[in-house]
Amino acid sequence: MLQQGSLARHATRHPCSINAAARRSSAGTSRLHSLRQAGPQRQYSLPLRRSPSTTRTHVVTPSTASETKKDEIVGPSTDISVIYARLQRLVLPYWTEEPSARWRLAGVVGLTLATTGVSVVFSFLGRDFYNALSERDVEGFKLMIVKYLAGFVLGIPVFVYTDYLQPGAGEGAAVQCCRTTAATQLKQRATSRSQPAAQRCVGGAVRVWFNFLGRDFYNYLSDKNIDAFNMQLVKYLASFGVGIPVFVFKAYYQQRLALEWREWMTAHLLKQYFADRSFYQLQAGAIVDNPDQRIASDVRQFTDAALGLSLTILNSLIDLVSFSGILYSIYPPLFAALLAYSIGGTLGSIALGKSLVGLNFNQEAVEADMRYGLVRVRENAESIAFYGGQNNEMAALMQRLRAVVANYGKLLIASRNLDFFTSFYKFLIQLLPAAVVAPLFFAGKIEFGVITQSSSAFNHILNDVSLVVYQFETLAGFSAVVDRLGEFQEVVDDKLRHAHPRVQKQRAAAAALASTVASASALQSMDLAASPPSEAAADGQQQQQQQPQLDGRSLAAADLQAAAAAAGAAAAAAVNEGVGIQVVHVVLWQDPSSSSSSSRHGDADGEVLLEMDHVSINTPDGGLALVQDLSLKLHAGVSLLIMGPSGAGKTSVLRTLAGLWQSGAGTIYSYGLAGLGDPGVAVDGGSGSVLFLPQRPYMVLGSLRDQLLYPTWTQRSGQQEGNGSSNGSSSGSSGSRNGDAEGVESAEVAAAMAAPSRPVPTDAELEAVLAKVQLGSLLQRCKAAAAAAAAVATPSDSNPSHSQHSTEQQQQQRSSTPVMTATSAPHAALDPPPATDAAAFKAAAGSSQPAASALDYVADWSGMLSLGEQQRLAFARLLLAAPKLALLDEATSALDTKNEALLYQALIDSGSTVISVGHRPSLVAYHQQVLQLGGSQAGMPGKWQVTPAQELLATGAHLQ
Ligand SMILES: Nc1ncnc2c1ncn2[C@@H]1O[C@H](COP(=O)(O)OP(=O)(O)OP(=O)(O)O)[C@@H](O)[C@H]1O
Repeated sequence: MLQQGSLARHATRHPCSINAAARRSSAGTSRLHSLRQAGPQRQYSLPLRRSPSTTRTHVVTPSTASETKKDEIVGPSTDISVIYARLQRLVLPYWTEEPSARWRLAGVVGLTLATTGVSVVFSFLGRDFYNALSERDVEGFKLMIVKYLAGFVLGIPVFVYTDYLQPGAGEGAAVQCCRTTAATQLKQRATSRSQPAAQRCVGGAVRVWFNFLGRDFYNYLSDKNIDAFNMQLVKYLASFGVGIPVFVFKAYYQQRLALEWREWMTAHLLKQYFADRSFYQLQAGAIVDNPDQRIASDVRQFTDAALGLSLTILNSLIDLVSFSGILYSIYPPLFAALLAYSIGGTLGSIALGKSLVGLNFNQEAVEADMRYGLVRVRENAESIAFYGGQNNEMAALMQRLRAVVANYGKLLIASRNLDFFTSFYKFLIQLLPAAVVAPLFFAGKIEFGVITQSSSAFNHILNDVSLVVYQFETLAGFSAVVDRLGEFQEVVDDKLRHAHPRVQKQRAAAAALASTVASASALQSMDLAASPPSEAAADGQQQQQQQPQLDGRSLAAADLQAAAAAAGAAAAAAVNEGVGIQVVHVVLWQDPSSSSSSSRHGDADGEVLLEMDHVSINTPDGGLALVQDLSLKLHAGVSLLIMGPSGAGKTSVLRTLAGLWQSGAGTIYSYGLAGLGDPGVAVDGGSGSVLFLPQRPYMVLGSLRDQLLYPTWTQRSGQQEGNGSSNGSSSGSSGSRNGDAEGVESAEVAAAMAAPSRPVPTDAELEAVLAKVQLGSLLQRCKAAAAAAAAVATPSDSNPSHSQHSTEQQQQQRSSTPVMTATSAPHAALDPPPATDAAAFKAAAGSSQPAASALDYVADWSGMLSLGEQQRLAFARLLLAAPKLALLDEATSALDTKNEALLYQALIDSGSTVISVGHRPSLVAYHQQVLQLGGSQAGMPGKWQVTPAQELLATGAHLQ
């Protein structure tokens, strides 16, 4: 941009320099275009570097003044001159900058001209063919058949190659050729080509009716019977009047039905995708590619094609029944020829086109990868820009583009080869029936109209029995979509997922790891049992104690190995059966006579919330054993901090508590925490709820209010539905997550443990919580931005004086807003939102006036707020929800220690018990216990230790 600005100034002084430069380039127009559009970085090295503002300097030279004006228009426009200018900018670069493209274009234009020539040749061939037929000129007729066949051999490659080089064109040309042929041949119009759309689309009875109409029409024509012919014309027109609405409505209702089906199916898949947190399992295990694209794009293709194909099959069946009789009654050998021809055609197209199925499948996948790559750039624009990673992104996207192009290239070749076959197949149909029936006509046994009728009936039946030939590409695409959607449906189904090869592979690795860990652990525990107490050694009993014992029996080395192997096999079997870490919800007995509102489970140290009993955590792919044999109790009000080196498995402990990971062994007992193992169960903020705060908070799309209420109140209605259908959530006291009737049980557990839904917080409460997390100023920013947005969107904007006023007002509002000052975080500044935001804001506020509450301001929160602000907003969420247990994963990592202290204190005051993950020593002060994980980095994978926080603080050990 700097360079562009510099050049622009330079050019203003010396306009000729641009032209000179452009003349020097090999493709002058394109270079000039580049100068104006993209900046000249690639072509010029410029001595001056300007401030960014100079980049806005615009060059106006006499020759480019009008284009410059168009260039200034940014955004949607319906101005024809602007659209034309844009069209030029879009079209010209490729054709001017790529010399080979021009050659290829010349080739396609040549082929397109050739197709017209071929069409003209066919039209004359057709004329002579039917003339020879009607004049009963047998020799001439035979010669015409030979000429026709030679025409096909020469002409079809032209159509196919036009189609290959410019998809769609050849097909269009071929169709045009047939139409032209038909148009110039009065007699040939009697064939199926004469009434193609109507006859193929309307109902069976109408099609038969048209067939007979056509026969009489051409009979009267050839008999030169004017009155009867006119009458027939009228009948034809009347029939069109009735028939056309039939096929128009049929097309409309078919598409409508496909749309409704798509809506239902998408909703159904979405439900499965979110049930049992399948969306997470698919992502974490990389089980299938692009699930989002399968839901959004494949479903649409599936419903359209499934309905289209089934109706085509139905049509074909009706046609088959209707016209078989006609054809058979005309000439049975014609019927036999048709059957032989269609069976041969079907087999041929299957043989030639079978590779299309796989290629279509791949095409869907690579196209989806390409789209996903672009979406990722949009989502991570800032990070990529900071890294300066645009070249890497470009390279990665180019690689994806190459995959798209390479596969599509193969697809084009495969369909080109199939096209050769199907084109011959289709074109021969023009001759076959006439050629077979001609001997009867020459012998005077049938009238001319019967030839046209038989041709029409032949075409109908052939269309029906040649479905595979005609629709092969559609069928191949459809099979690919069925494959992708079917696979998706299997993996979102909790009961079928295990059969997927990728899941099985992961499970095998997990089983192997579990077996190794269990054997090692069995050996270790037996070693421990065998190791001598120090006093015993002192007493000289070492020799005796060294013999390992189990249940009082002495064990030989072989026994040890066998016991370890058995433990390993049991662990592997458990993994294979899908039994991993189990979350058991202990339903607490409520004493009816007790005045206490909730039942509790306690011991000498107070109320117990959860207990981890010999829990070992492995990564889902079986690659790592992160935690071994962890046992601990969490008491209410006794918060736990998990520390350890990076990669030790701290977050994995939270994942396990949230039920996202089950790979490993052991049991987690939950006493009154409905959300443990599945936080979704208690999203309505009941006292049994668990809320998780990740390091990068999830900002939902919507208003500031939506951010604060998520997920506790915003999903209440969905939650009830989810509880009923969720079969992967927590289960009853005796069951595990993996039990059979989990859906019902989880609903019961949720109902038993979660407190009644709390009322939605008022505006005052929401504002108070924002103030508590030091985000009070955000409200003011939202209010100012909302007012500015409303001003921008008012219709009186067309009044320049008003606009001027509005702009001043916005500036005033901005400057009066504290956060907009230079001293406050500039990255978080709220610019006046675009009109679309203003409209969204108005919609949210339900009024054309700025809303009384800035809470309804809608913005892209994750793009607008700094990470620290997002973390504070997430804490506000947490304070409102006041869950019984809060799981925080480095949730204050972007905050200064003052803000961190403030937020933790507010959380503790709200009564929540906390399990935090973090590296900062300052966190120890807000917790009572510290779980330290060894981690493989420290050479202690799986090892752990629980220490009272006081002890660490007293010794300062946490600072090391
Ligand atoms: N879905 C997954 N599949 C396989 N391995 C995983 C998966 N997610 C994480 N891991 C691995 O598990 C190990 C523990 O990850 P975890 O996120 O729990 O570490 P952590 O202690 O929280 O690290 P940090 O402090 O760096 O955030 C890491 O080695 C990580 O690579």
